[in-house]
Amino acid sequence: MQSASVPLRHASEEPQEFPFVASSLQSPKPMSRRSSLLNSSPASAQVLFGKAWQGTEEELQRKHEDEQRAYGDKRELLIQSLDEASVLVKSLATFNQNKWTVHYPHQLGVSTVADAPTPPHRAASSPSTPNARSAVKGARQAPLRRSASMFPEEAVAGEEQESPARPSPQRTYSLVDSPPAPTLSKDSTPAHPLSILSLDLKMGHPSTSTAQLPALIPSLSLSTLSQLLSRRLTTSLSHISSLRTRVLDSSSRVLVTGDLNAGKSTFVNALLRREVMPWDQQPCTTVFCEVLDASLNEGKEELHAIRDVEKYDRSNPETFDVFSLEEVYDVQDTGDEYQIVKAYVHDGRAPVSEDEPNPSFIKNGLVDISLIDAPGLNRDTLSTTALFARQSEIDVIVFVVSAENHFTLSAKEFLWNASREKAYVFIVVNKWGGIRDKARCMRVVGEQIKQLSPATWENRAELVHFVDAAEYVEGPAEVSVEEPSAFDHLEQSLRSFVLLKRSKSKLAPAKHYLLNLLADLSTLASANVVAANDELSAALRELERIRPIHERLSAQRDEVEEGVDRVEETVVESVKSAAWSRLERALNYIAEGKVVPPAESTIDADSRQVFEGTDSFDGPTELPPYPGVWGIWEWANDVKKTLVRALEAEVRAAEDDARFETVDGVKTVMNDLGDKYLPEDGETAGEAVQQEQAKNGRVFRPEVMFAKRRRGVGRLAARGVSTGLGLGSAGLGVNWSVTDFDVSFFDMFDFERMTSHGNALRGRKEHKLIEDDVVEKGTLVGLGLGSIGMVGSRIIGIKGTMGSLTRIIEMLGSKQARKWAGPVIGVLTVGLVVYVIVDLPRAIPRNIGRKLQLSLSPPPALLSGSSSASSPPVTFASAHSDRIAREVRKVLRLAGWDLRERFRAALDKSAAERKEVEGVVARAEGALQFLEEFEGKVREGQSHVKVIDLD
Ligand SMILES: Nc1nc2c(ncn2[C@@H]2O[C@H](COP(=O)(O)OP(=O)(O)OP(=O)(O)O)[C@@H](O)[C@H]2O)c(=O)[nH]1
Repeated sequence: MQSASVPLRHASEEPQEFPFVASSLQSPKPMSRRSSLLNSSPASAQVLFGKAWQGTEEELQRKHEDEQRAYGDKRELLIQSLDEASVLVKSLATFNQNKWTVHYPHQLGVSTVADAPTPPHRAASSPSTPNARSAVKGARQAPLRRSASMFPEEAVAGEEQESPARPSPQRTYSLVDSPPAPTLSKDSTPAHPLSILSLDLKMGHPSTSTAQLPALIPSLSLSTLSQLLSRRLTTSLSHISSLRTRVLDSSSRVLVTGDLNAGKSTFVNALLRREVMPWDQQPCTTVFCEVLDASLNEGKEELHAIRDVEKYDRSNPETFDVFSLEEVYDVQDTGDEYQIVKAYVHDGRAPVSEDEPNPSFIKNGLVDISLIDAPGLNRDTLSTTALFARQSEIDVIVFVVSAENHFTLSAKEFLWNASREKAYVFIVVNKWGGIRDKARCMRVVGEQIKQLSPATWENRAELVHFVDAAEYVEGPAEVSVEEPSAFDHLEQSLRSFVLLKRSKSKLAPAKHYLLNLLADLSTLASANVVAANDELSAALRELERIRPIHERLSAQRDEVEEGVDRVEETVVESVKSAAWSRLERALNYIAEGKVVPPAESTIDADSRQVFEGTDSFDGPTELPPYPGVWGIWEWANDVKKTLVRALEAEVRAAEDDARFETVDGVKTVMNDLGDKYLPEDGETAGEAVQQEQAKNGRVFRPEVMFAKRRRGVGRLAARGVSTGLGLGSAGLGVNWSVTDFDVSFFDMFDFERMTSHGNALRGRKEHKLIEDDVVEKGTLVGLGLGSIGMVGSRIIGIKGTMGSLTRIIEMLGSKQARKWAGPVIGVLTVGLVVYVIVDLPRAIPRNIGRKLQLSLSPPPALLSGSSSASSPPVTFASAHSDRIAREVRKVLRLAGWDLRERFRAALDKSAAERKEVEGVVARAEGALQFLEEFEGKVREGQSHVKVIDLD
C-alpha cells in the first residue's frame, strides 16, 4: 500500500491543518506497510494537533489521562448533586403533603430587564404589603427553559443540552390565588413559570392546546395545583433516579457510518486490531452490527442476530439467533431478516493499565465503548442510518469517507443533518495512503467538511483524521510511545472525544436538568416565602383583632353573671314593691268603701295594646248608684261585686306594670348587656340573644305571663290569696269567690263608726275568731276565711247592739231618767233609725270594703302565731306581689340564661378562632423557616452543579 506523493509546495500551503498530514507530506515516496506506519506517525504533538496543541507527546498523554480523571470527578459530583436534589424534592413533597400547601406561582408576563419599570422586590422584605403577591420575584433568576413537551426534562436531555445559557429575562410572578395585576403584564401570553415542575395540565383535557395551559392555572384551586405539583415532584424524583443510572452507566455507543466501501468495517477491525467485521471490495455490510466486549456475554465470543431489538434479552435465547464470529458473512447475507447483530468479541489488546500505552479501545476501564458498523450510505439506507444516528444512546458518530472518492451526495446529506443534531462528527478520511495529491485531496475534503459541519472543522485537529485503516487491522508491529502513529492518535482522540461526548450525552442532560430543577425549586421557594409572609401577616392582623376580643370576653365572664343577676334583682324588687304598693293602696280604698281611681294606673290605654292576647279587664270606675232603701239588699250585693272587681282590676294593673318592667328588663339584658358584652358579629347583640332564645325554643312573649291566673278570672281575690299565701289548693278557700260573699243585715249599718267600743270589740272578736279558726285548722287563713269574717261580723253586731241597749237600760235606774226615758228613747230611736237609713249609702260600701280588707289582709297580730318570726306577715298585697315577682324572675332568669349561653358560645367561638389563627401563624412561621432553609439549600445545590464544567 502506498501513500501518494505530495509536492512539498503543498506542505507549506497546508502544513498544520490536519494532524497527521504533515508526516505524509514529508514522506511522499511509496512505503512498505511498516515504513508507512512509521512515517504516518506524527513527528510531534504540534503536528498531530495542528494549531490546537503546543505541548509534547508526554503532555498529550497526560492530557488524555487528565481528561479521563476529570470525567470521573465530574461524574462523581453530578451523582452527589443528583442525590442532593433528590433530598430537596422529597423534602418539598413531604412539606407540601404534610405541613403547608405549596402555592404554585403564576407567571403574569415576561418583560426584559430594560423595560421593566421597577425591579420586583423580594416580597419577604415587605411582608405586610397587601399587594406583595403580585410582585413576587425577580431577584432570583427565573427558570429559563420552556418546553412544549409534556416532559420538559426530555427536551432538556436532548437538544437543549448543547445550548448555551440564554440571558435571563426578568419575569414577574403572582400566586394563583391573587388577582392578576394588569400593569405588570408585559405580554399577553402567559408562560409557564416553571420548567421541570410546570404542571401537566393537559391530563384529562386532551383538547386543550399547550399554549392555553398557563392561562388555566389561575382558574385552578390551590389544593388542585398543589396536588398536581406533588405529582410533578414524584415524576421528577423518578427522572432523577433514571438520570443517576444514566450517569453511572459506563457504556458508550459509537456509530461508524459512511459511504459504501469507504472502509467502515475495516476501520472497526482496525480499532479491534483483529478482523471481525466482514470486508470486501463490493458492498457487504447489510445489517447494523454492534461490536461489544465479550465480557458482557460471559466471555463468550459469538454473534447474536436480533430480529426485534426492543425484545432483545441476552439471557433469553429466544430473542436472538446465535452464530459464531466466523459466520458473520453469512449473517450479513441474510438481508432484512435481522434488525441488528451484536458481536461479542475479545479485543486484541489488553485493557487500560500503567504499562499499556495503547490499550483496548472497546474496554479501557473507564468507558465500555461499543462500535456499531453500519451499512454503507446510499439512497436506500440513508434514512435508516440517519434514524439510527439520532438515537440518544449514540454518543459519537464516526464518519468514514474514502479519500479516493470524497463525499458522495448521500454522505453530504447525512453529514449535514448529523451535524445539525450532534454538532460534532468524528471524521476519518480513509485509504489515505493511496492518494497521490494529498494536499489537493486534503484541501477538497477540508472545504467539504467546513461546509457540511463547521463545528467539526473548527476542531479539525482532534476530529478529522487521515489514515489507512487497513494497515492497523493486524495491529502495528511495534508501538512507540515517543512517536505514536497517526492511527494511535486517532484512537486517543476518538477516546477523548467519546469521553467528551459522554459528558455531553450522559452528564450534560443531568446537569441541565438539575439546573432547571433547582431553578424551579428556587422559584417555588421564593413564591412560597411570599405566600407564607402574606399568610403570616394576614394571620397576625387577624390575631391582633381576635386576641383582645377573646381576652375581654374571658375577663368579662364574671361581669356578665353579675350584670344579669343585678338586672334580675333590680327589676324583681321594683316590680314587687310597685305591685305591693298598688295593692295596699287599693285595699285602703276598698276598706273605705271606695273604688280605686283608674287614673292611678301607670299604664295608659295605648300601652296596653302592646300585650296582645291579654284580657282586657277595665275595673269599675264608681260604685253602682244607690237605689233607695227598698233596693238596698240588691245594691249591697252590687257594691260588694264592684269592690271585688275593682280589686281584681288593680291586680291586673299590677301584672301589666310588671309585664312592662319585665319587657324593659329583658331588653336591658338582651340589648344593653348584650351590646356591652357580646362581640359584634354582624348582628346586634339583641338579635344574637333572640337567636339563642329561638334556638332554645324560647321566645319571650309578655302576654303569656300570668296566664295561669287568667284561668280563674272572677275568682281573682281568692285564688290570689290562696296562691299567694302558699297554702296549696286543697280545701284552702280556693272556692271562695265573689259569689260566695254574702251580704248580711249588719253590713247595712256602720256600727263601727257609731261606737268606737263596738268597733274595737268587733275587731278583737273578729280577730279572735280568725285566730281560733287558724288554730283549729292549723293554717294561717283557714277555709272560708271570708265567711268566718262575715259570720264574726254578724255576731259582733248583735252582741254590740244588745250591750248598748243594756247599758242604756241600766242608766234608766234613776227616777228622773225613767221619767224621760220613754220620750228620749223614742226620739233617739227615731233619730237613730233616721240616721241609719240616711247613712246607709255610705255605710254599706264601707262595711263591705272593710270586710274585704280584713279577710284579705289580716292585721299582723292575727298572723303572728302562724308566721315564722323571721318572715314578714303574708298579706293579700304581699302574696300577689310575691307571685308577680316570681313570674318576672322566671322570665328574666331565662333571658339571662340565654345571654349567658350566647356569651359562653361567643367566648368558645373566640377561643376557637384564636386557636385556629394561632395555628395559622405557627404554620406560616414554620413554613417560612422551612422555605428559607430550603432556599439556602437550593442555592447551595445550584452552586454545586454550576461548578461542574462540561464544556
Ligand atoms: N488501500 C486501502 N484499502 C482499504 C482501506 N480500508 C478499506 N480498504 C478496502 O476497501 C474495501 C471496502 O472495505 P470495507 O471495509 O468492506 O468497506 P465498508 O465501508 O465496510 O463497505 P460496506 O460496509 O460494504 O459499504 C475493501 O476491499 C478494503 O480492503 C485502507 O485503509 N486502504
